[in-house]
Amino acid sequence: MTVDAHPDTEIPDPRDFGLAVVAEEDLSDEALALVQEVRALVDTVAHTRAGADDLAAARAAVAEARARLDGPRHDVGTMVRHSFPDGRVEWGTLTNAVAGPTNPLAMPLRLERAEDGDLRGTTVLNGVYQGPPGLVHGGWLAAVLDQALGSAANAAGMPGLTANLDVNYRRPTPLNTPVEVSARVTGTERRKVFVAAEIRHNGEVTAEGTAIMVRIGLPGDSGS
Ligand SMILES: CCCCC/C=C\C/C=C\C/C=C\C/C=C\CCCC(=O)SCCNC(=O)CCNC(=O)[C@H](O)C(C)(C)COP(=O)(O)OP(=O)(O)OC[C@H]1O[C@@H](n2cnc3c(N)ncnc32)[C@H](O)[C@@H]1OP(=O)(O)O
Repeated sequence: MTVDAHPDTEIPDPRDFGLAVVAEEDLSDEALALVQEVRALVDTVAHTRAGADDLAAARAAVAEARARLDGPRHDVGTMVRHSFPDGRVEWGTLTNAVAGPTNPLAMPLRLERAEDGDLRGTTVLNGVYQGPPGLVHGGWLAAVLDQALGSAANAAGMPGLTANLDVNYRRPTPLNTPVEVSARVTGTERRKVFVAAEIRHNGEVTAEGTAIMVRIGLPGDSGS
């Protein structure tokens, strides 16, 4: 098994798969502010103890907002292009459940390459992601790890699909507080990309995962 972050084939371009692409810098401030407001709204709705009058008024206001937005939509599968100053580009799904910039359900998770080569980022999982009292649901932790693992392969120029995901929960992960996420490629073997990731709270690992990502073949590739 080799550890090689340099792909030996061209990086897949979503347009070659017939997918629409939007540039991250073209997402409007208004759209991003709305996403943030709705994210906060979901947490508020989940926890409110408001009375019937306020609940009814809020429902009407939300219904009106939804009707106002019920027009043209991005196609499912639309990708968002992130351009780096050095000319490198990366793609992600616009409404990705963990990192999609327009998805109010996404935490969101933003990962950047650190000096040691790992992807690192900080996120906060609010009460919407609750499992045991006050703690993050294990399924959502797996989702955060899966995203970080996929992003590590993607950032190394080897985007793929998760074939196998192995998660260990070491300590309870608290809600509503920053947690650090890190991920890296640990090896490659043919189309398989081996990746590892951790979630830490106050420097202590609360959950860790490894995965095998199988690289996406280019249209027309032999797949080897
Ligand atoms: C879709 C095209 C989009 C194009 C977009 C362009 C750019 C993309 C940019 C960014 C997007 C990327 C990342 C985003 C970040 C994170 C997202 C989170 C990740 C996910 O949320 S992702 C959803 C869940 N995921 C699935 O929905 C996969 C369902 N599944 C399959 O689609 C197939 O199952 C597949 C493709 C995995 C393999 O199928 P296949 O036919 O292509 O390949 P094959 O079976 O030949 O396996 C090849 C080698 O992998 C080994 N292998 C296979 N399976 C294994 C297993 N389970 N355990 C251990 N080893 C395994 C074999 O043993 C062989 O190994 P060997 O080389 O040694 O023989």
